[in-house]
Amino acid sequence: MNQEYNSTPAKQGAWKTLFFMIYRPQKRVFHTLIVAALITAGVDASFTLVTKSLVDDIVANGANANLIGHGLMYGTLMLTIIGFIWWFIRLAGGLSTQLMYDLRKDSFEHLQRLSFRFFDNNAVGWLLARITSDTQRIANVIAWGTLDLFWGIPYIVGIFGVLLYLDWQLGLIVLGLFPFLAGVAMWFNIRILDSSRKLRKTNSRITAIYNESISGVQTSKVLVREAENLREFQQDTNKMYGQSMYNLLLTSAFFPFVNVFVSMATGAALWFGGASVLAGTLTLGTLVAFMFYARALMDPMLEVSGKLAELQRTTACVERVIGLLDVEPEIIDSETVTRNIEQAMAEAAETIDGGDAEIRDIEFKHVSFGYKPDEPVLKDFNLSVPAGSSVALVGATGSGKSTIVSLLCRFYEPTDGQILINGQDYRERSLAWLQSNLGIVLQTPFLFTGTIRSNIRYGNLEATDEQIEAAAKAVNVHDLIMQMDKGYETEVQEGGNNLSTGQKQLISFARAIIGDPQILVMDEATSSVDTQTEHLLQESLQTVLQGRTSFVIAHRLSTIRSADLILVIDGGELVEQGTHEQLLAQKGRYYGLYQKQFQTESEEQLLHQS
Ligand SMILES: Nc1ncnc2c1ncn2[C@@H]1O[C@H](COP(=O)(O)OP(=O)(O)OP(=O)(O)O)[C@@H](O)[C@H]1O
Repeated sequence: MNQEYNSTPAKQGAWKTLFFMIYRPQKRVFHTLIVAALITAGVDASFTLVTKSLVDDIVANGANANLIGHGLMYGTLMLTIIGFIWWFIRLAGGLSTQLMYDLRKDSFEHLQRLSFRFFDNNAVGWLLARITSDTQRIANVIAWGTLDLFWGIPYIVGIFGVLLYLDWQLGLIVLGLFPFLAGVAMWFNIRILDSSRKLRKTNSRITAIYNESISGVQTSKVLVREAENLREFQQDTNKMYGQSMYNLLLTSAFFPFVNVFVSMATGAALWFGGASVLAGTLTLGTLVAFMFYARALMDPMLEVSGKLAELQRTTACVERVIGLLDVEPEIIDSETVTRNIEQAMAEAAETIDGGDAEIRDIEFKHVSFGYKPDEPVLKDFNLSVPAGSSVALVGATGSGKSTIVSLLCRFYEPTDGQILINGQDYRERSLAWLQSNLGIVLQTPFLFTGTIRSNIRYGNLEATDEQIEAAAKAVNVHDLIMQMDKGYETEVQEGGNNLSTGQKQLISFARAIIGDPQILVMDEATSSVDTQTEHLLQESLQTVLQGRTSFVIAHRLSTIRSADLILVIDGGELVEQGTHEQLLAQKGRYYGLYQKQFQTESEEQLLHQS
């Protein structure tokens, strides 16, 4: 479904959906902003009428003209417009920030609920761009667009009306030029926006090349790719230069073009209006008003055409964000579970106090699964694991070991068959219940920015400092932490980059067991862990796995040998199962694997011991 979503072209009505989503909670701000924009447009347009009235007054009354009265009117208009401009900028700025916050929060919350399959099909960079730049652009366009359109359009219409009212013939001559101006402005705006978009795209590519070259500097050097990287980089920078020049050409040509039209309109007013003044059919004040208005039309025309072009160009962003918010999470609590709130609450309580929620047996019953519909990974997979057993999964790379534990963790659900926990299909219980009973350690563990203490606490937000230290001791990482400058208060950098993989794995091990999970899933780290850490991990595994049902994707002979049950997986099938001794005696697949893969390790161990 997500693949479809990724490739789905424009979704109809995305603007409408977005509008209703954001309009309701911000209704009052929108209305106030519109009123502020309308009043500003009215006040803006009135300045010229005061000028007209003053000129006519001076022509008619000479030295007796009411200068003070006109001055006061002008001052009042000036103060009003200053106040309103300040007010609407605050309103639009606030609205834009609020909309951006709301959209980002909604998208982020929604992303958190989506299933693994969605993330399989959508690149991280793509998702980040939706949550950051698309939402920012939408919020800006809506807030400032509302302001500009509700100021600009009434202003233009108002001026048109006033000019036609003052002298409809001259009005038609002057205004006749403006449709051309609007057309030209739209043409330029669309092209400027398109060229800016292309420029941004190239710029992102260049940033990605920088990023890849810096983070992959070692690999680049080893593969002697520096010259190739530089060539790619130069290609893109040359392209960017061309695009920048084109963008500059359009922007620089835009204003002179617009000015030509406006000057023509002013000239037409002067030419035809001047003749009428000389003929006595038009007052001097009206002529002045025409000339002012012709020039004053430029700003709103530019703003309105700019905003309309921007709205049109933002449609793709709106469709992407709405598309993202429309994706339904695949793995959610079943209707029966959600309907039965009491059951869900009781289950949540079970996980907190332990209660009688003991997880006993785990059973895979005729389970089939594939990441893609036409590429099955598991076919009619059957497995029965008694409570408290330690299970080691072994098999060639790509045989399906991780898939089995992902299904157990309900990251994915079987496409066929059932996974039973304590004899009950796990889909009949809440996700919260399963997750609170699961502890997971990945081969490449992820730590969050924050202290080591807070990272361990993620496994149980209620844990006391003593419990955190006890968990660290249980997995043999306490001493390692204490050797660090700030101990448990040591800051973990983004992604845990200041810690070794072994340290990260031990910390995430402590995080996994602090919630006292009844099922522990672990993907053993291999080459990235030094001998000392490996030893620490081994020791802790023995104690921590006791009394829990554990699934370890095992790479070390010691883990495999001590497991209660070894599962040999091949091509998504369980080809052998039993203890180390039983499987060796069978002289089957495991025996072969042992000979090829583990014999050396076994000899090394013996050598070590002697
Ligand atoms: N997210 C995914 N999307 C599509 N196919 C996947 C995905 N994850 C795994 N696969 C495919 O499923 C099959 C089983 O993969 P799995 O990761 O379960 O194997 P594994 O035994 O754990 O391998 P390894 O020991 O290398 O981790 C492989 O063919 C793999 O390409």
